[in-house]
Amino acid sequence: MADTLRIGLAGLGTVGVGVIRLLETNRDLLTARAGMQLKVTAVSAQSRTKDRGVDLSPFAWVDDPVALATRDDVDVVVELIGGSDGPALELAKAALANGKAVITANKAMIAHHGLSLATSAEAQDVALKFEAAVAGGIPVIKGLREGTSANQLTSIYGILNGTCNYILSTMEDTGADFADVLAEAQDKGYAEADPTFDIEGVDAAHKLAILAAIGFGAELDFDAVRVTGITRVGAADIAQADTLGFVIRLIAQADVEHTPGGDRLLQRVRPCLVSKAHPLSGVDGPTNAVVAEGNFSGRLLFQGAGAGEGPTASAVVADVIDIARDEVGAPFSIPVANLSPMLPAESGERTERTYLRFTVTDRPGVLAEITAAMRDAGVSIESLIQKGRADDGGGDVLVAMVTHEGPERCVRGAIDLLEGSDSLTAPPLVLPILPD
Ligand SMILES: NC(=O)C1=CN([C@@H]2O[C@H](COP(=O)(O)OP(=O)(O)OC[C@H]3O[C@@H](n4cnc5c(N)ncnc54)[C@H](OP(=O)(O)O)[C@@H]3O)[C@@H](O)[C@H]2O)C=CC1
Ligand SMILES: N[C@@H](CCO)C(=O)O
Repeated sequence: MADTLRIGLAGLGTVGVGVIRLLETNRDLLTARAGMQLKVTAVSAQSRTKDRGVDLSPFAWVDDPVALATRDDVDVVVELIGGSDGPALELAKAALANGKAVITANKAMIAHHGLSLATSAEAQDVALKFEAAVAGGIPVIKGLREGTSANQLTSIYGILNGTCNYILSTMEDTGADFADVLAEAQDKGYAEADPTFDIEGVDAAHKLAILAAIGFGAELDFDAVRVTGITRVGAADIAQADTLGFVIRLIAQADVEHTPGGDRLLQRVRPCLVSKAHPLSGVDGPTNAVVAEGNFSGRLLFQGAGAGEGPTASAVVADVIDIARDEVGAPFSIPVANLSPMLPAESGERTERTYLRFTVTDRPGVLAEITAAMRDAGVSIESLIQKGRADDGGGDVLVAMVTHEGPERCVRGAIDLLEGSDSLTAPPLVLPILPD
């Protein structure tokens, strides 16, 4: 066996620099654990001259990252550029085609192209590893591939986007504005290059689709994830939720439904009200948490830093150690050819409690109109709060309500009945309440 694993590193941003620092800081213990030295030999980024706070002089510089795939001094390619397509994908494909192992933190690329990349990796009998792509420093992919592999999982859910969690929990703690807190999350290196991926829920959807494939043995199906981001959650909703005993968190959830026609998969990312008694309510800042329910293990909770330089580098280098130890395995736990195609499940008959917020004109009869729509659609109201009556009357007010548990289709029916009503001055906000 070689005494050195030679790494070609593409991308020297938040995570790439973290990998260089970790390899340097923990060098001796990594050598002991990997059974060989882990050494970066060549690097690539856009700017050769940018000061990155680390010494790049020991490494060969490569202008075109795809060239790392064919270098003789590279055994494993670590892709930390980002983006579902473009140079990241070209590099991953070329490296696998050349029989080199690939490690990536790129959930967008894995969510869109994971099955074809895994097929190439399996054909070449080389590793494709992406622990850092989901939940930053939490070893949740390892947890599902290895730790829960003896179980039939019924549900996987949790907080998968550090930026959204940082925004929601900071707004809750400080009352700060959405835009200011997003800028802070960007400064701290949590957000994606395009932060709309974070706040619109797309990043969490990428991660959920990956976890569902690994946890349920399902063919990865990112397009089937139903996604709602956090951009419509306002300070007033956070305050109302607090009054009612809840916090608001962006929850990604995947469940398998066993039907006579075969298993179906429901994958959703939605802001939810989470009871202050629920373990996920205490997950603050860029922390992520994933709950997996197994038929023998019961409920498991994985929690830790979901973004940032150190935690993400930790997950990337753990994958490097696995490769040094020759722990390859199928990227999605079972070979791609054996993953089950699962149709998307319907959600209409599923029951849940719901929080609804209406922004309405302050005039007689408006509340009666809303409650009549609820009655006609078969929605039972548990509690109702009206806030912010304008001093002179006639302005907008917020009406917030929580429903009793009932079918999702009934709430949708009530919203449809109110469609076009001139009493509503903004589209209603509908947030499910996460069951305990
Ligand atoms: N930041 C985080 O907390 C986490 C990030 N990830 C994922 O890790 C990956 C990297 O993220 P992050 O480090 O934050 O991203 P950054 O934007 O900080 O870094 C991206 C790096 O890629 C380089 N790059 C961009 N385009 C090219 C190109 N065409 N050719 C060569 N290099 C290029 C950039 O070069 P230059 O610096 O010269 O501009 C930069 O060094 C992404 O897939 C992201 O989703 C996953 C988990 C957590
Ligand atoms: N932008 C991502 C980085 C970690 O994947 C997040 O905020 O969670």
